[in-house]
Amino acid sequence: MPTFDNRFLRDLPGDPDTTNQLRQVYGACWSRVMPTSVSAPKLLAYSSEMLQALGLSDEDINSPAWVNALGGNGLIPGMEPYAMCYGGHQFGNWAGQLGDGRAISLGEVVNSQGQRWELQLKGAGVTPYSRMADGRAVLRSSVREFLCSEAMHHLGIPTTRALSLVQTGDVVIRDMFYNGNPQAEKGAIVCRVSPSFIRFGNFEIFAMRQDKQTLKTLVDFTINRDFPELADFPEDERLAEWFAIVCVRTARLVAHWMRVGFVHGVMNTDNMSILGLTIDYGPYGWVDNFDPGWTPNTTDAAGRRYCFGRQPEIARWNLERLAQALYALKPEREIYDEGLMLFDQAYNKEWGAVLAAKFGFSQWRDEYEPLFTEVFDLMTQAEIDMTEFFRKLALVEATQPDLGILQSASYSDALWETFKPRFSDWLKQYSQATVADGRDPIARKDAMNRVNPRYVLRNYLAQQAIDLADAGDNSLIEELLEVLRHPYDEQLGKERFAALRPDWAKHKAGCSMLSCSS
Ligand SMILES: Nc1ncnc2c1ncn2[C@@H]1O[C@H](COP(=O)(O)OP(=O)(O)OP(=O)(O)O)[C@@H](O)[C@H]1O
Ligand SMILES: [Mg+2]
Repeated sequence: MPTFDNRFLRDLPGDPDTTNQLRQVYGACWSRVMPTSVSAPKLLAYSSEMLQALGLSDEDINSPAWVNALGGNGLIPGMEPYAMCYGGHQFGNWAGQLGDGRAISLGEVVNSQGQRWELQLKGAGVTPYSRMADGRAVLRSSVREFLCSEAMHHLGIPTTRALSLVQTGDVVIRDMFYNGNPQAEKGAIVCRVSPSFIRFGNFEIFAMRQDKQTLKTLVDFTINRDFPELADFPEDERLAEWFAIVCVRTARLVAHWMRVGFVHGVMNTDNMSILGLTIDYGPYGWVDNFDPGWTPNTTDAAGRRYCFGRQPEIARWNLERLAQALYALKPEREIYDEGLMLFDQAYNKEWGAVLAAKFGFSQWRDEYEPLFTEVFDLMTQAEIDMTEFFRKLALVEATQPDLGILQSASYSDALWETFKPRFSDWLKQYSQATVADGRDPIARKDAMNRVNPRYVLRNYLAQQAIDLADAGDNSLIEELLEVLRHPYDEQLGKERFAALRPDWAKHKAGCSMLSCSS
């Protein structure tokens, strides 16, 4: 049995009210709340890596006690469920108190290596923070969260993890596109796992309410528990150093997203992890044809605030909101300006390194910049699949460049023909630069294939897994989980999972359009 050590609950002020009623919660970081029980919890899938990290066996997780706990029907000794109080800026505006409206933390497991893993159910019923909603999650969004959490981890991208996917046996009513067509869908619960689920919004809420004391307590707690590297830092420099670390981690996170073509979709400050992890797999998506303006989130279709190309800028905007919240504790502008400058520097450095690596160069050189600008413009206009393009680019022999190799990344023969002359010029210049870089061709190809994934959770693949799961067949969830364990390796017989988005998926709900309704 895992050992629980529930520090968030123990060390931080809590809500004295233990009823499960909607309310504004003041001066407290959490409210106790029990998951609402479900009719028939059934374990659909789980991550063996997380199982191991938590010191659990296959037998444990399949036992009635664990299946019940992961479905919200019971507790394992040591679990003390609670919902967190947080606020957030949504689509650029302060939204007030939000909080875990359907997430319920069960407690913090400390494993045999001393690692701390908080377990949190998503979709486990209403909490004091549920506002107008039902506290539940549907199967489609839970499959997406479960698979993508683990896929991101295997891509080497900081993320919250997923232990399990449980079907509840109950239905959930959702109007998927908010167009007056509510449907009954299957309910599900993901058990997420993370060293910490603290978000920017956890700090913002206390700053906005001018509750400096709780803000200070939460900051000290976060630094103590989640940033042990700051333990020996002089007291009066800790806040500045901590903010700087958060800025740099956030910059690295977003550079990774841009590297693999991941679009978060709802980068509200309540969806920004203080640890720089990807959190909240809602209407996220993977770029198929390269397009900086693309967003999977239909709710954001008009403004495109959270589109692919704007993610770095939005991350910085969110850090500014965090700075604003921390200002109350240390009203010295310079420390926040310094942190934000470090964000810019870290992002530029990371992104430069990412670009050089994606294109197979041994290092960043300023002279490459026009090459990158030109090809991204071409990829956008000619509708070129991002993932396929970079895998095929690795096959181009710089001494004998063959444009034909890249054609498999094209979505449109007509556009390919139109842009062929420009692509051809580009490839010549790129090949010359590659030759000049002087890298060994095999080393170049291997290095490219370590940063350019072959397999990502393409939107249509996730949708196929969902459609099957909805019909009671979990085989594709299992198969995707397995393929996405080794996203950079060619896997014999698994080519279909690297295939470009088929035509049928171009405008299908769930494949190219997702809403926040989940
Ligand atoms: N079905 C629901 N019932 C209750 N609250 C909800 C529901 N869906 C979203 N919320 C709440 O609305 C706010 C914003 O929602 P958002 O879509 O960012 O989060 P989420 O998908 O529920 O979860 P998380 O950020 O924990 O992954 C959060 O406070 C969230 O808890
Ligand atoms: Mg959220």
